[in-house]
Amino acid sequence: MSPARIVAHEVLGAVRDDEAYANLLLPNRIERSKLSEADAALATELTYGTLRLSGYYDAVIEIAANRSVAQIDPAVLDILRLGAHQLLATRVPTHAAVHEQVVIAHRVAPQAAGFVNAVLRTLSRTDADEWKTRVAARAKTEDARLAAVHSHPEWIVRALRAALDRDERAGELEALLAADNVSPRVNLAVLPGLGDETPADLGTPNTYSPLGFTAERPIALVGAHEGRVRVQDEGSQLAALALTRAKPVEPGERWLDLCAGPGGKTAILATEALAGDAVLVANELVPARTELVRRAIAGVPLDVPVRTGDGRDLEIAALGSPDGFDRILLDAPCTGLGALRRRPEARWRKQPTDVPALSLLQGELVDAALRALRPGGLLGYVTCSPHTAETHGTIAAARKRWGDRIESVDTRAVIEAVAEHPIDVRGDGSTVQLWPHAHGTDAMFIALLRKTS
Ligand SMILES: C[S@@+](CC[C@H](N)C(=O)[O-])C[C@H]1O[C@@H](n2cnc3c(N)ncnc32)[C@H](O)[C@@H]1O
Repeated sequence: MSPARIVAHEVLGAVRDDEAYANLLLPNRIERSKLSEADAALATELTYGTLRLSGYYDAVIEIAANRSVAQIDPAVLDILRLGAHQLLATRVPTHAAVHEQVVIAHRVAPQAAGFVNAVLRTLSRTDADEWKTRVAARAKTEDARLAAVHSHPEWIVRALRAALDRDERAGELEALLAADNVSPRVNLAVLPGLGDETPADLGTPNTYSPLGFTAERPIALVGAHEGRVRVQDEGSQLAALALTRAKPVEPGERWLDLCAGPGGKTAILATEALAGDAVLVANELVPARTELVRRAIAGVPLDVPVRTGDGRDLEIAALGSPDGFDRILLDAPCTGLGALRRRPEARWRKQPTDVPALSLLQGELVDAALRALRPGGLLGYVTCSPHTAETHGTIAAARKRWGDRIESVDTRAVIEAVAEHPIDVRGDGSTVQLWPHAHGTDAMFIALLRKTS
């Protein structure tokens, strides 16, 4: 019995039935089952790969089983999906993939073991390219084809297409969808000013972020550098630096991180505030996440009050800034459609109906942030979603409400100045959209706004 496959199957079940997050549950199960390093790697590949590609595997299974997946018991379907992943996307030998999944079927659904054996054998008789062709042939529209072959819900395909079109990147949709299906390398940031190490001293520097790098043993490095080195996407680093480096910092400036949890960007703001003699306050709605913010900045020798509360009900006097803040980061709650490669089950859990409620919340948070800014102050509006309702839509609506009391800052020029190498950013420059397939980052959206009066 393969312990890695059992762990993967259990995690798939918990993701399905208990709304568990694979990236939180899997490490815990790996530890509890005392998996070897090799088995841990296999369990991770099987869990993440199967979750990401389950839409595609379901199409393959429907053809191979000649029945709708809705007619297959969910626990059995997970066994088949795990088998499909091994057969179509890994180097696991065919006999081992089929045999091990049948063993799991005997354990969790003995009545279905023959069915699992038959479906996986059928599946194994056709190669991966031919399966792609067969699945594509079933689709009635281009969006349905892209959704099936690249394993994304169709509404997300449409949203990403619209976002790419808006960013002058029509024609890049397949590349983006494919990038969402690849596990990102663990990316690190070294907090500036806390030690002498540079990214080049510690690993391979990122292309754009002056703080970012990759390394052979990233987690060991994080442990060895006591808070100075963290795991952080390069796009998130750029988003934080866009606000702190948009113009020189005047000593005594007051900064606010409005939606700070879990605190990755707060840590960068804190070190930049320390270097520029600015003051930083952080706010987060969810108490448990407030605690994560406190932990994230524990290694930075700056006193950063962290408030728990709704960012829409700010009392700026109570936050120590009766005249308002000079810079506010609004890293807004969003659908996260820009980080799908990182959260394997997220694409299946999000619903198109989530978008209107989030854009409403984003608009209310933008208004609260603008009210809390002093005239001349800067707002950095950031999402890890490229959905146009959450990006350009939110900004355009704020412009309507605020008229000439706000103006755009040339965000592209700021990002170009921050980036270590030339960066291909499209659009009119007032906003920046990063992309996994083009920049190797999450699809972060960044808009800098100045409050004029
Ligand atoms: C995208 S995350 C921020 C990520 C963070 N900046 C970082 O880099 O680690 C958005 C955060 O906003 C919080 N949030 C949601 N609604 C909020 C509200 N009304 N006021 C303040 N924070 C809120 C969420 O709990 C979440 O922690």
